[in-house]
Amino acid sequence: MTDMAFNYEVIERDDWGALASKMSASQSALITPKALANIKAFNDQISMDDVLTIYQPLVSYIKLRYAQYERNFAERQAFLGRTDHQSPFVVGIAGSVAVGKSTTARLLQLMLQADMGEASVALTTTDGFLMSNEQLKARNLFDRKGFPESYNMEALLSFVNDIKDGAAEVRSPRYSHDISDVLPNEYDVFKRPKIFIIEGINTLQTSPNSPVYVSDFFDLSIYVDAATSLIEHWYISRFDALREQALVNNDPSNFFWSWTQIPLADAIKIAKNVWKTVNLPNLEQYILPTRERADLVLHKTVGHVIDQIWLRK
Ligand SMILES: Nc1ncnc2c1ncn2[C@@H]1O[C@H](COP(=O)(O)OP(=O)(O)OP(=O)(O)O)[C@@H](O)[C@H]1O
Ligand SMILES: CC(C)(CO)[C@@H](O)C(=O)NCCC(=O)O
Repeated sequence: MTDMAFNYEVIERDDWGALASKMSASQSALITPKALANIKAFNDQISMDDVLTIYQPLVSYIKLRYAQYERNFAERQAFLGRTDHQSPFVVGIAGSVAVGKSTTARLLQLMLQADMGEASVALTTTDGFLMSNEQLKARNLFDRKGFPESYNMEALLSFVNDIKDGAAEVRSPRYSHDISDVLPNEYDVFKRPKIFIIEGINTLQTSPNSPVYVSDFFDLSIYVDAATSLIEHWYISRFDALREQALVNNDPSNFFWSWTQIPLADAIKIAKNVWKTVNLPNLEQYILPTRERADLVLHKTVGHVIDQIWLRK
């Protein structure tokens, strides 16, 4: 038992993986050849062993929680004598910059879509609720990008409130890692999916001027966790890969283009400094302290391999 896992049941990888074989066909998550092909096309670094051992039982667990949610909703409607639409089942995913939140979220979306249909499972990130680089600079907050004060929390809270309100249509502002900024006047539009996944570093954080938290709107919350030294390594590897891609694409409008104009060693040195002065303090001061609020923790080790699942008791 890990010392830090207070109030959690810690399930080791092999025990979690063994759950898949014990499930009935209706409980188990469907992994079609098409879903596998989609996963590989999305990120060929993902280990298929993790897909089967970790993600298949995880998707089954989400399906189970969703079925409970549906029953609960129907009973409540019957009690109140109402026939409104069921609002989406909201899954929040939190964790450090570069720990793999968006990869996990996209994987869960692809696997749930294979089971429930494409339109049923939506995904968005809270990155779009960051203030634009221009707004951050005007407020002298550019070096605090990703910290709580760099987000428009009011807009994020209003967005999750609209989802839970069962709004016929909601939209979230888009963020581009290519330009490292919010895309002005660009939105993703969602029309009442059954499951809504929201990933972001701040999904389990409190909001300074609001009595409610974003996580009050979650039906299930997941924290992606790993040792800090590993996350730094993943951050630098991703930086290196994105710099390489900008070089190959020869695209000066790409945010990473400027890093191709200086020697690799110098670029890596700067990225390490951004990690040390921005993302690491953010992790230690504001993100990691929210871990214990999650219903489920995916604990990763070397190579993104998930070695433990922590389930809230
Ligand atoms: N399961 C995995 N297997 C292999 N590589 C992975 C896995 N998950 C994430 N990665 C890699 O780790 C890096 C960080 O992942 P990702 O971009 O998903 O992180 P993130 O937490 O969403 O980051 P940010 O908060 O900055 O958006 C990427 O290079 C990604 O390809
Ligand atoms: C957009 C966020 C805040 C979160 O995904 C992050 O990727 C980021 O840009 N952090 C700021 C420091 C940096 O450039 O890494």
